[in-house]
Amino acid sequence: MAQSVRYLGQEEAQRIDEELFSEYSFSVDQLMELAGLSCATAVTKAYPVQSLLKLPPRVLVICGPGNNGGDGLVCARHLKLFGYEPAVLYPKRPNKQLFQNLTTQCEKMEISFLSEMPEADEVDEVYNVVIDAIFGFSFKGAVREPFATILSSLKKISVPIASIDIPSGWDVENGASDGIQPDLLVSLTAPKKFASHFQGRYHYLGGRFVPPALDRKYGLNLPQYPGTECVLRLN
Ligand SMILES: NC(=O)C1=CN([C@@H]2O[C@H](COP(=O)(O)OP(=O)(O)OC[C@H]3O[C@@H](n4cnc5c(N)ncnc54)[C@H](OP(=O)(O)O)[C@@H]3O)[C@@H](O)[C@H]2O)[C@@H](O)CC1
Ligand SMILES: [K+]
Repeated sequence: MAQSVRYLGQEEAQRIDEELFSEYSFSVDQLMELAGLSCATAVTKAYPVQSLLKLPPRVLVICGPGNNGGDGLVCARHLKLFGYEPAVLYPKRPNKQLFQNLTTQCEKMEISFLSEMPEADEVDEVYNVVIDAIFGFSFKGAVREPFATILSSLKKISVPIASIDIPSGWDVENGASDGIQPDLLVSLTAPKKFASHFQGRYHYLGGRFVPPALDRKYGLNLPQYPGTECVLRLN
């Protein structure tokens, strides 16, 4: 029987990420584009635009200050191309060309940017899904503002949350029993250890860019993606 995909510790996930850039010569933009595309694809599979009850098919995308937030911006752009109406909340924007470019691309795609987090009941009224692109595998410690307030709002909403790579605020290895409870998780490259605590309906693997030698070196046991798919449903 094939061994199942291995769940990674925090430092190991960061090491693999660094190796992809150093040893394997990928650029951040390249991997972020594939990561964000995977997330948008998983969202379309779990919540097809035709199945949404609230029209227009609005989706709220909340982006954090690191690369997880960058994945969120890419995801928003692809969701727009797939027929959704994303609105982005991007409260802490790093002063780096990459993120400025991704922001401009979203603006040029006529994606709106919100100036503040809507109230929980407004989120439930207006949006079909919330994309959580706040923190990824570099999250550590107690959540700082403005994200603490945003995450406590996300605990009150009833629309489904789709988390990119990690449910934001969860410990990357131990999870968080009192944290947000996403309905969809897209694990990028490989799931992290917290994923054994994930109880949502959909767990997808995305980020179909891992060279075979890296898979072997870290014993990832990545499953075969079907055909040309950029995501694979794990459960
Ligand atoms: N190989 C792959 O699979 C690929 C992975 N990719 C993606 O990259 C993600 C990892 O990105 P990353 O390393 O930039 O870190 P990430 O987690 O987004 O955020 C760090 C930021 O959060 C902040 N922050 C931290 N703790 C905090 C706290 N307690 N409270 C408040 N803020 C806190 C910290 O801020 P600072 O400490 O600077 O204030 C820093 O700016 C990964 O999960 C995946 O989504 C793809 O893009 C490409 C291929
Ligand atoms: K996240």
